[in-house]
Amino acid sequence: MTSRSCDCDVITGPALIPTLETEAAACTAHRRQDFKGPSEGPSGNLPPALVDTPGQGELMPRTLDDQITMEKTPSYFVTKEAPIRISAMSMDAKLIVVVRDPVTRVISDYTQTLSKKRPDTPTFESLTFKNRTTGLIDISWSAIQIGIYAKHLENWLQYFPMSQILFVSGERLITDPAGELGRVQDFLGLKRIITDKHFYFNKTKGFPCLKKAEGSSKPHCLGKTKGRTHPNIHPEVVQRLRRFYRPFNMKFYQMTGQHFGWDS
Ligand SMILES: Nc1ncnc2c1ncn2[C@@H]1O[C@H](COP(=O)(O)OS(=O)(=O)O)[C@@H](OP(=O)(O)O)[C@H]1O
Repeated sequence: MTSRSCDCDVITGPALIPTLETEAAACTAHRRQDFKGPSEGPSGNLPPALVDTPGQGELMPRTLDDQITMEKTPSYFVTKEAPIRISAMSMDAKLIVVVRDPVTRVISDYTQTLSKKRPDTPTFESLTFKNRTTGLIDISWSAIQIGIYAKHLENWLQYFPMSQILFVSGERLITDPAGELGRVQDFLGLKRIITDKHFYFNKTKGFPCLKKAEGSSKPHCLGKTKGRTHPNIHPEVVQRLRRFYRPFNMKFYQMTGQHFGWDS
């Protein structure tokens, strides 16, 4: 990795970047990587926090003392070797993870698969169940595994204290974006610059949008690939998934000290 003098690196997911860019003075660099996991990433395409050999991928940029470098790779949270490598890069890095109801998450994940329009895409049910009759969930399906947040967090807590990790609610990011961004700004030690007045709710899109994007006078809403309509999943299947995730959610609430309201 490149050597850096900054003690305020932020490793996060994509949902927060456009809003944090509003605080341009604080944020110097960001990049989006579509890295899915070490076995899937072609060499030369590794995200910065997983690079240990020069030339293997992009390096984190140099950063001044009063700057924050953000790096966003959705798969870090669920990648086994990410915490050890990121802590080797910087033990002071702050980590921000956006989490949503794991049942909605798995359906959203499947929606993304459907959008690729492959003719041989299996049904949601056939991917979900190992045995449809007994209702045994197939935990080898990565979309199911990703939502077991407590398990992933255990891995991170071996290398980072909870005080360096912020969990942002994906649901509240929609209903109260300024509130969630307030928590993010506090966590990063930034002044609360982003407030309610920066957002408006776009009813067609079903998401809040930024009134003005960074460096532009135009509003910024989520792109076409976000907020896709989810397919209808049989309520019985949804119920089974709810039962499956419940104990993991409870453990996650306990570990984070936050109740995300997915089981109420
Ligand atoms: N700002 C904000 N607030 C609330 N929700 C958001 C936000 N940004 C992204 N999303 C939702 O996250 C889902 C996956 O989005 P991404 O494609 O950005 O994530 S990823 O890069 O694939 O990890 C995707 O879910 P679906 O709507 O189910 O497709 C996005 O809508």
